[in-house]
Amino acid sequence: MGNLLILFTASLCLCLFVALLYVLYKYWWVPHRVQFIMNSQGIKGPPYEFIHGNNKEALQMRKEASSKPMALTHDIFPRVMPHDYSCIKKYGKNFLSWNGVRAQLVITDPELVKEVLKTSEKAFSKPKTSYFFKKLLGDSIPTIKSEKWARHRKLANHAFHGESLKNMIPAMIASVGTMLEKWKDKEGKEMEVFKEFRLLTSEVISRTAFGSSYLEGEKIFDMLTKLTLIIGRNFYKAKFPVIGKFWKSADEIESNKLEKMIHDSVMKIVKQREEKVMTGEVDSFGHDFLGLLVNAYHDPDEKNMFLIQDIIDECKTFYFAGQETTNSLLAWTTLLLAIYPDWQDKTRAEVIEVFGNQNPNSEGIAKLKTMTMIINETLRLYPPLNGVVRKAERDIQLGKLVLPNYLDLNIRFIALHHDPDLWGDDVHLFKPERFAEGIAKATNNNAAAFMPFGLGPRTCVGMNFAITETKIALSMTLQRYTFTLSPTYVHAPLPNLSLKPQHGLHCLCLFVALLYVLLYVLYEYLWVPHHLQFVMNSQGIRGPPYEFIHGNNKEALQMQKEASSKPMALTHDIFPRVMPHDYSCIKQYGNNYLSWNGVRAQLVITDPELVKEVLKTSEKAFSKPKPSYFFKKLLGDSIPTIKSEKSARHRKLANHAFHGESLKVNH
Ligand code: HEM
Repeated sequence: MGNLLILFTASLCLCLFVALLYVLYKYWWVPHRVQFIMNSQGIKGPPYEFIHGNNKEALQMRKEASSKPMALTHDIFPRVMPHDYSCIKKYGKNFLSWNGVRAQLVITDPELVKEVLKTSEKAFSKPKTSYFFKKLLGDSIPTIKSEKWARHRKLANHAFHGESLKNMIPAMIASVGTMLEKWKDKEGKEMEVFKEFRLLTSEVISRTAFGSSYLEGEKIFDMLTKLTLIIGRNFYKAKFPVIGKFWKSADEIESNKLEKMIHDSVMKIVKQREEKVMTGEVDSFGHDFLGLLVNAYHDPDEKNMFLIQDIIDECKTFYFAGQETTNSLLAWTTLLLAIYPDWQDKTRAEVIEVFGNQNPNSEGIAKLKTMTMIINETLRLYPPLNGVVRKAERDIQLGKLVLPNYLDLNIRFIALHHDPDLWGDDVHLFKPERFAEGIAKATNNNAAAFMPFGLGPRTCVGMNFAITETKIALSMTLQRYTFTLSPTYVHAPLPNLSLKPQHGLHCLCLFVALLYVLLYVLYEYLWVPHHLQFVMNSQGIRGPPYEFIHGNNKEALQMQKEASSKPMALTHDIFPRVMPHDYSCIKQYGNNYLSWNGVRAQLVITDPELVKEVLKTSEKAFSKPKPSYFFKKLLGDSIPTIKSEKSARHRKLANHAFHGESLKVNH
């Protein structure tokens, strides 16, 4: 048992030591190496801070920027990403930044952006999804790679393009119709359009992709929204690797719960679809996105078959991606039309010209030129996604740079969309006319200047869907209403971010404290006893071997129990019965031997010469040991336990009380 404990503790100690080395390697050596490699190629940036990277600084800047009210300007980059904005000003278009321990080459040079996004994913792939994003998207199109991605992407392309998209138009019109019907009660009143469009976009994706109403997917949307809030809160939080495996934050626990609940809710919708076929209510799984997924689940060809988890993850992703992004586009477009009534009038005139008072149709949607310009300018100024991330898969060349494979590549659309070098001095003005002759002309054929839906093979699969939905919603709304800006309008500050201390530092302190305790225990309970044992043994003093923590206590207790359990003859030979362990040790090891009361080494002395020497020598050499916990309770600091001058004083008093005249008087 003792050996097992030693082995266990030694292994634990070794593991902790390896973990410490790993942490130092990952959190100190690698970041400094990457920093050195990039700096030596002329890429500078704010210095790496242990564990936090630049997160604390970025969070603080964001908090400050978003706490101030904002004038009605479209120059939003310094407000939305103040840290990146100030780094570009200080270090240039491409700089090295740190999200915790993750090195990020932030790229806003259009040539490098194109090279990254258009190169095969074997060179610049999607990075591993962070803990919370994984809960949101699982293994779905935005996160998977290679052959699996190609298969899933093919299915999604089929569901959201061409004829399938055309077939979705009636459902989109019906959803907008429902929203406008409700607006009738609110005519003339002020309305929060972002909220209204949240319901609309949820309803549209539910109906078109999943053949259900918003109400059926309501729980899923609520849970996805909660997850996105958690992601926002944790965006700048560093995660400590070793401790993080064993200790979960409240947000991690909550996100696990949400993930499970979303899984169950989506599963229910999938099962309902399957049951309709099983019961003969319908004869196929359907041709919408969910139908194609369920079909793929039942595909007899293993190569094409989707697993149930694939379906769940794709559904989650499309519920999320199909709603949040288009919601943002619709809300910003409406706001801009309210700010610029001339453009609103022009767009309305176009809608009336194309559709009259009729509902939109696919041919007409393609003819809405002014509306397309408005949407593009909105996407330029207010891209629903600020950027995308890739990862250098290996040490690789990018332009003139050689990138180490630890590097994430952050491409900030928002910086490119607001770059005066690409758009001119009027970059921050709302000027839809830029797009009058199409995107290629507006961007001077520079694809990286405008890419709200991404670039290269990973471009947004829902782009046409989102644009069609936006055009239908705007057309039907403009046919009926005029938007004006609320007089109380100010740009709402971003949700306040709390500056909680980073978990990483707590974890490191905890880790160091644990290591310290472990080393202390090993020293006190392993090293010291064995060293003492060696010292005494080498002088001929033997004794029962020390057992980790217990010493000889278990053995001594056992012997005492056995001895006292037997009836005793009327003999005065009580030593073997009263102290059987000591008795047997003397027999085995001689008059003086080494014994262990737990971790306390005890030289048991029965050699009369040594006994005299110990007891007669000044207490400066052989003093009373510290009383044990329970003896301390019994005796406190009294004559048997105190020493030196205090002991002398107390003893004098007691002597006086129990000797000489006092003793006689008491008689
Ligand atoms: C205005 C609306 C939207 C914007 C601005 C937008 C933006 C983007 C961007 C920038 C990407 C590229 C990500 C990357 O390169 O890593 C992307 C990918 C994606 N989007 Fe959208 N999106 C929108 C609407 C939608 C909708 C409505 C859907 C679903 C119906 C959708 C589904 C996806 C999916 C599945 C991907 C991953 C594509 C892949 O990795 O192959 N998006 N989106």
